[in-house]
Amino acid sequence: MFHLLCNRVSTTAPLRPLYSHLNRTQGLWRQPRSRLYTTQLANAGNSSGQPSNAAGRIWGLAQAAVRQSACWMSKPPGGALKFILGPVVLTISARVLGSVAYCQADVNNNVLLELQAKETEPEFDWHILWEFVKPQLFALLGAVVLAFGAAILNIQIPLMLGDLVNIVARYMREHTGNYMREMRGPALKLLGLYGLQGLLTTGYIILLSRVGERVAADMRKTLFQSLLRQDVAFFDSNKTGMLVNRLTADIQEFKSSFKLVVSQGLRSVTQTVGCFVSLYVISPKLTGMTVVILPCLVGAGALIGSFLRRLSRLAQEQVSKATGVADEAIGNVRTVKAFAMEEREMQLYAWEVDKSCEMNESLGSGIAVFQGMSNIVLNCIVLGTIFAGGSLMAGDEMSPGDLMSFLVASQTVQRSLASISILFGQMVRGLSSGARVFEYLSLEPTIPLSGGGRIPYKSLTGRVDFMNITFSYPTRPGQRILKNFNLIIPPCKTVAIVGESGGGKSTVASLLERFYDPSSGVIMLDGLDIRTLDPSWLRGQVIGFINQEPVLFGSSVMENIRFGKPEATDAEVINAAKQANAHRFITGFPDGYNTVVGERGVTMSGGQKQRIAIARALIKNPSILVLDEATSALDAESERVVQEALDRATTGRTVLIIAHRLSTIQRADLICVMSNGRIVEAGTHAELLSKGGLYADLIRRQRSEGEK
Ligand SMILES: Nc1ncnc2c1ncn2[C@@H]1O[C@H](COP(=O)(O)OP(=O)(O)OP(=O)(O)O)[C@@H](O)[C@H]1O
Repeated sequence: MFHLLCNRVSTTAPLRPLYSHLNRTQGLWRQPRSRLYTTQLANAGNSSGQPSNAAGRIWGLAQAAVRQSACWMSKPPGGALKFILGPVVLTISARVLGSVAYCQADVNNNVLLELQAKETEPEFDWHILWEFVKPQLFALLGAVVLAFGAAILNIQIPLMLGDLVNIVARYMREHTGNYMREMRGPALKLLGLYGLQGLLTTGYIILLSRVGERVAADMRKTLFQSLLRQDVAFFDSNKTGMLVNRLTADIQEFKSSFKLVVSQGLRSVTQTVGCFVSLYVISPKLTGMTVVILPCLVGAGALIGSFLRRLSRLAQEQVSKATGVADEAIGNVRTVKAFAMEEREMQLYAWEVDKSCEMNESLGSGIAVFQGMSNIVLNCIVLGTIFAGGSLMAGDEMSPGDLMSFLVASQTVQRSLASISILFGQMVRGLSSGARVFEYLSLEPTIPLSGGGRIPYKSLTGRVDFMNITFSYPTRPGQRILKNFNLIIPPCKTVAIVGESGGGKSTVASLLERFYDPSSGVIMLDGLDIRTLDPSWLRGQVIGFINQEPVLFGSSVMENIRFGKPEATDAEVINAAKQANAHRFITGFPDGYNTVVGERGVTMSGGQKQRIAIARALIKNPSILVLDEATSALDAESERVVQEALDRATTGRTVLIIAHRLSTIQRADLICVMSNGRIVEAGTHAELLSKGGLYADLIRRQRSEGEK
């Protein structure tokens, strides 16, 4: 049995190719199911006994890693990739984007049978935190110094209070001297101490809150940038709600913990140590008693506190559940209304809210009992200290001032120890929130957003070649969508792809946009592999994309069209709207181009949204236009107007049309029929009709459906 161990696969050369492949197929490892689940790899062992594409690739890379493994057999595994090679089991420890993955091969050594993935918490990376804290280092150091100073002053307070009490006690005993004059000095000193401590506290809180806010703001900006840089495959396998939660709740939690731990942590530790020294100096005997009792009480308090925190977490989770129900119902209010499900949604929400109310009530009762008990215990400690201290005083081992100092200092120690135990829980929560945020900060997209790739100098003719493309979606690596797909789109010609639903037509468009990269094969643009081109330039300037359900942003019509070319003048926007047959209806609105379209364009009709989307695509004057069922959601009249706009838009451009309604593509220069991930027929409308094959069949079926 070999144990090939490495904790950080990304930094270990032999496993790097394996890691980057797993990274690319991350959806496979991170499906949102239970924490421990089994996924049968579709097609894992095919009929010929060969491993499937994805499984085989992981297998090959793992074997390559095994061959090079001799020099890095160390460190205990956090998890393992497990391969059974007949009698031999290979275990490769691999942290795969926060998941630990297990793969098994059968006894024939070459087929991956199943894959198990167990979600693990991502680890907190201190280096990343340092990068955020570095720009705020001076403010942070300032805060630390001030907080430390405030804590040191706090240690002085019990001692000075004791001095005052000693003066009072002496005066009461002897009734000699000038009471006011004796008191004035120490009282003023104490007042000064209070004032200075207040100033230091104000200073460190201001500095720390500035550091916390700036670190959190930087983290938010960087995380948002990092998320938007990710490729489409990433969003296929990560829920929007969860990602937004990282931007909001997780960063908020991290910020609060950071501020609390730095300020209170430092203060509490300094005060605990300082006050313990004071206690010992005042009375070693009493301190001995305290040392025995205090830890027991603080321990019991920490235990009950952790139980209450768990309850509080559960109650918070329940509140988020209720919010989730409300969020979904309000977000999909049209669907809820269309199915008359308002009552059911109300009940669902009421049920979740009642549950959270119950939990919060229990939590409230728990906190009340805890606080009541704490009060009793703390008062008993005071009583006990006075009791024991009094007997020491009777034996002249202690002065009244010492007893006072002891009481105040021991209370400070209790408070500090209690806050350390609470802070520890807070720190754990903060670290796990931070780790969840950092996890996505260091994630590199497989397809970079921009840079690296080049931008050709010459203007494009717009010829596109799909050469031998094979493709599976990263979330379903076992299902091959395109198989040896070949297609040439000549410059300034219109090519239409038709075929059965789910046959892979939209996938072809996604590959051209480079939302995904093919598993094998090349897509060429004017003879250049699109993987060598700058993706930002490709999507932003070369390809215009219009799909079935265009999504608009909740701003004005003008801004929505300008989204296609941010530097466009008003005249350019209006011109694009005219080309898209949108100018007339836009100027018909009371606010014209300043009309706000509502969230996701909800105040526009389907045809209007589509024409704004066409204007948005046309304003960048793309060489290639991709129309993915652009008119299929429209009624006949809207379709006529949109089609007219599209006919105008497509002139002089290379156009790829993906169509359901065959009536819209009959004038295309080439029509390709797709089945099972490849093109099975190609020709003009007339040629394909006369051939009497699949296309003729589709036309016949659509005509007969239209007549029904
Ligand atoms: N993001 C994705 N992740 C995983 N599988 C996907 C994804 N998008 C599409 N698929 C799958 O890929 C296959 C082809 O989908 P595609 O959308 O390309 O088909 P289509 O021919 O355009 O279908 P339709 O005509 O119904 O729009 C389908 O089986 C679909 O379930």
